[in-house]
Amino acid sequence: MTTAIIGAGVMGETLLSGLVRAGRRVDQLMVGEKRAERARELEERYGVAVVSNREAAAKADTVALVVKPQDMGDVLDEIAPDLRAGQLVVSLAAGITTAFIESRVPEGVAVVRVMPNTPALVDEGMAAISPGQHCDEAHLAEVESLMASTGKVLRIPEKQMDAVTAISGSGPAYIFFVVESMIEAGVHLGLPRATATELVVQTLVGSAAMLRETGTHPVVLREQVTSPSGTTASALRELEIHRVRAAFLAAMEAARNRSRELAEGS
Ligand SMILES: NC(=O)C1=CN([C@@H]2O[C@H](COP(=O)(O)OP(=O)(O)OC[C@H]3O[C@@H](n4cnc5c(N)ncnc54)[C@H](O)[C@@H]3O)[C@@H](O)[C@H]2O)C=CC1
Ligand SMILES: O=C(O)[C@@H]1CCC=N1
Repeated sequence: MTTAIIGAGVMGETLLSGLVRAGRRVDQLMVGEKRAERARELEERYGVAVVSNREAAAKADTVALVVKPQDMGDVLDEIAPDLRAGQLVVSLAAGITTAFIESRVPEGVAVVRVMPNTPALVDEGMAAISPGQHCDEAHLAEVESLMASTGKVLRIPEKQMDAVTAISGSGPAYIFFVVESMIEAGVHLGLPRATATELVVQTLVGSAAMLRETGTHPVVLREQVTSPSGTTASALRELEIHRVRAAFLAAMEAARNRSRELAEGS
């Protein structure tokens, strides 16, 4: 089975590198990438063939589209003449619906929509997948195995995709923002930057491992840290005063709404 990746920016390379790490033969992979310099970089780094989008579409069994949502219409118009029934098109773009893609590809081409995230780079990705109209179990299983090479995969109804994009797709950025804020706070409190960074990163990794390994509700885990009249209670009161919980809700609503706008081409 040959897989083509069209659009090899941050997410395209994340997918490519994951497939290579998972043992996919490089001669069964190919890349379509508009920027010549970037194309050369990927050829050198992975030994992968960089071809035109049309050649990629014509030769691959599975075509993964990893361009910006605003570029999807043009790319689909370009490759549609080379696609044929029986092929699988996988879109990783935010907002773009399977119906939009199906309306631009030949009949009989199966479409699957995926929302991945960047921790896939370290095989800790979270990907959600939704089938299009002409997609069967074998197509979904193929995409599941494609994405499982870099982390967890969840099947979801497509109507949940905008919310998923807001939570796990964009999610790593919120976490990095929190980490960055805590490191800055540590420096403000007088810690050397390297010390603050080590403390915050390990605290994040340890907390994530507790969530995953114990399955305990985050409220219970938070209460275990919060001693009566202690330091944590003082800090949490400030987070509530500064409406951090409300800010997270508003932020994720904004991301969900932006995903809906991208579906409309803006
Ligand atoms: N970066 C992330 O964390 C995530 C990104 N995505 C989705 O992945 C897609 C790509 O996002 P990024 O990788 O962040 O963007 P990016 O800008 O890093 O990558 C896009 C790549 O597509 C290439 N490209 C543009 N037009 C092309 C064309 N006509 N033919 C071939 N290549 C073309 C660009 O040169 C660039 O290398 C977007 O649709 C985004 O919604 C989804 C989940 C997470
Ligand atoms: O910011 C974006 O639009 C993309 C989709 C989810 C994460 N990055």
